[in-house]
Amino acid sequence: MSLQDNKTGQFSRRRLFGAVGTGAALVGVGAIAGHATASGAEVPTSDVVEFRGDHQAGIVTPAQDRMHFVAFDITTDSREDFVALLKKWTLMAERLVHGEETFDGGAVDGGEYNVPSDTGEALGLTASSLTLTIGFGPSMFDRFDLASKKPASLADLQHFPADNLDPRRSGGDLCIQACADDPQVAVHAIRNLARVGFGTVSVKWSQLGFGRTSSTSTTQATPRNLFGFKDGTANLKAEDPSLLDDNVWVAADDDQEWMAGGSYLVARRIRMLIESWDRTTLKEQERVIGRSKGTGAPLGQKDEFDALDFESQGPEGTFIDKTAHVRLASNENLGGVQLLRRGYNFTDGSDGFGHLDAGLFFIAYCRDPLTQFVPMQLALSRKDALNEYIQHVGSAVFACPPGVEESEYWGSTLFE
Ligand SMILES: C=CC1=C(C)c2cc3[nH]c(cc4nc(cc5[nH]c(cc1n2)c(C)c5CCC(=O)O)C(CCC(=O)O)=C4C)c(C)c3C=C
Ligand SMILES: [Fe+2]
Repeated sequence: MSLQDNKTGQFSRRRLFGAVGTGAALVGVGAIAGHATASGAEVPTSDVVEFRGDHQAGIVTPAQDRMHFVAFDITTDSREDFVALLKKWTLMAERLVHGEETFDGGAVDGGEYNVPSDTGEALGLTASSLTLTIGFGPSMFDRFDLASKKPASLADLQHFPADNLDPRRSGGDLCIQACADDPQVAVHAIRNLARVGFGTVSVKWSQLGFGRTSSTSTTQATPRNLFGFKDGTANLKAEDPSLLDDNVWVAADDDQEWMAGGSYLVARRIRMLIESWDRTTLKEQERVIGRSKGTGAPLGQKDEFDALDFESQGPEGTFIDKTAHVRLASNENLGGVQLLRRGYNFTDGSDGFGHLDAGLFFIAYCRDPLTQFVPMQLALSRKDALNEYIQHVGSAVFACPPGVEESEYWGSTLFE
């Protein structure tokens, strides 16, 4: 599926814009330019990212500005109940990404003596490029007779040097990543999916993110992370499908056939020691990263997208330090290993000691975490100059099944 195929028209929640049918009926309607609101205001076009396709949206589709990520534990022993929830979630997700309420009737039209079937805080908001992406954790395969379907690549991540993981922010039987250009749209989606999951799943942990920390398309400007550096310059991009086939999408003969067209999601909550960083000189900050803070260019080069040169000598040795982050994470250092980064900044107030609880919610998608994320993180955790300023405090890995075709549901290639 091309980027273009993922973008359809502007849809808005029924309450505001009048009668709109079910999600299924909306598929393929295409761009409806300049939809008018009840108040007569024009709303922007093309903020629907199509839900169905070969791959799940929210992986190589352009990274939105906001994220709400949730990990669930399964609380039922009934495979039937769990599959019923996946089917219900799929219908809801398709409606939500089209800017509709979760169910017909929704927040206020379901009868005053009934509990509303939508919580209502997204009434009047547009689809906002919402994407919803599901993933299954290693522990899910201990249930429902799924052991033989567990991919070899889906194992709990090993302990890395200097990890300080909080079990309350790690793992999970399954996850949903919601990304949107409006935070309320992302939160509304997760809230309603969690609400209908009551009795079948329960929230284990969740994370809000603001400000994407990578680009997944060459059409996007490179954003900055909370250390003030451009982040995502050398990321894999949607415009290079052969690199995505090599590094992001699982192939049919990789391991488990049900994962063909899917990908593995690695999530790491990385605390950034903002106060220490903010007392560090610009020269040291640039040495640590290996790029110029202003332009994003590799040290020793002029422009952001100039190639990294690890050999050229500056006045104090190689321009790019031997322990610089970009040197250690580069595919040249790792025998060609690459992955797709899709993380977000976070700030969760302060930690009780006067420090911001802030950082990077790192999300990577890859074809095999064991041969891509693990060697990369091992190289970084052993030597990266950045380690003085960061700490990994949460960790999880999930298998994201392929996209859903018509009449399929999230995970149907696994459960059918
Ligand atoms: C295991 C993978 C990675 C983790 C964890 C990680 C954390 C992390 N990164 C930054 C800031 C930057 N990273 C940059 C580049 C970069 N980072 C990774 C991987 C991880 N980063 C890769 C593969 C790359 C690209 C390397 C290359 O080939 O050039 C950059 C430079 C800009 C860019 O190319 O994106 C910055 C800045 C922080 C702050 C952080 C943890 C908090
Ligand atoms: Fe990085």
